[in-house]
Amino acid sequence: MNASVATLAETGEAQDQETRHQRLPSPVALRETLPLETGLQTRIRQQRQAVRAILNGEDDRLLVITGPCSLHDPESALEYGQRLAGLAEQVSDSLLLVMRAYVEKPRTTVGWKGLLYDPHLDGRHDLATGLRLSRELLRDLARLGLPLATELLNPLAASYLSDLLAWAAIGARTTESQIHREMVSGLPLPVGFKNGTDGSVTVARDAMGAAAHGHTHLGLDDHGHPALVQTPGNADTHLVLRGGHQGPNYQEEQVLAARNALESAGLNPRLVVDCSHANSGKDPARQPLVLEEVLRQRRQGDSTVVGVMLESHLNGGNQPLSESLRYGVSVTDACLSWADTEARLLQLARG
Ligand SMILES: O=C[C@H](O)[C@H](O)COP(=O)(O)O
Ligand SMILES: C=C(OP(=O)(O)O)C(=O)O
Repeated sequence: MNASVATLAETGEAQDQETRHQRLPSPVALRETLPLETGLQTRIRQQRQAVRAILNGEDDRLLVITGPCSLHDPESALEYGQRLAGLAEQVSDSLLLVMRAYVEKPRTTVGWKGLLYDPHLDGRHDLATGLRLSRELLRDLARLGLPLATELLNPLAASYLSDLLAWAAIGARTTESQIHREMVSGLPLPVGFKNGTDGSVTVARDAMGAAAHGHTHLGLDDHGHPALVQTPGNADTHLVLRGGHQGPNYQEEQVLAARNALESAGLNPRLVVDCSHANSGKDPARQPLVLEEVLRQRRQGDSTVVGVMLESHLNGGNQPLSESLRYGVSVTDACLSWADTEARLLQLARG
């Protein structure tokens, strides 16, 4: 018995505390409250197709997934979205801009878990409001005409949001999870598996192979009832290189090694490079350097990297959660400012 278990047992605390449950609306109920108009459903299907075309090498534009590390404030998220939607039109000949709209955050240990779980940012965990606010915000962003990207962290949360997405990520901490691979096998959208936090590309390669298969698994139906779920398999997955504990993994030889590993497993060799996280050492000033290297590889004719991810907000840097938050500044990882992001993307579009 380890020390903390012994302490809980000795004090009797473990026996006194009970796990509590509070009912939430089902995915169907929330979708009925916040429905998608037919025109928007059609547009999202087209956006998924546009992302697929890049990932399959049929469109040589660069896929750029950019936006805050996490959305914590609808007002600043919408302002970012409006600016990005304007820029997306200007650069659409060479770049497909997708907004990072992350409402769930995986944590290394503990920390704020995202708008969906704690929308008031105060530890009250008003999940009912978080689900509604997240769906409403993502729908408002989608109505700007932007394709949306998010990390799907809790498979139960995915059914509340997945109809709004053009692309989803499975994070470095969950790529190895069978539950996440099963979920992806049932999603009708392109999904990127991050390499593991230790830098392992193998877990993402295995995840792609597993998600391509149909699965039968235990889950919930859209009404929230326990269900035997049978999935068709998802052929539209790819690798996202995000660096690892040993450092970055976006250099030419690492991209080539990843490509070979994917090709020899019969999987899509085209991949996305996350310019943030362990590829930037979480220093936003390093994201443009990663972007530069990706461009260099593309300019010399290597078409392996077809997309990039940037963490970017209205204002640069980040801030701890407090009662007096600065507007448009990340409360999780540090971001590039909008001004820097816009300048880099315009430069990219000029070639
Ligand atoms: O993108 C955000 C973070 O890198 C990720 O959620 C882990 O954060 P943490 O290490 O601060 O918990
Ligand atoms: C947590 C994230 O990334 P990763 O899974 O690569 O750490 C993220 O993109 O927010």
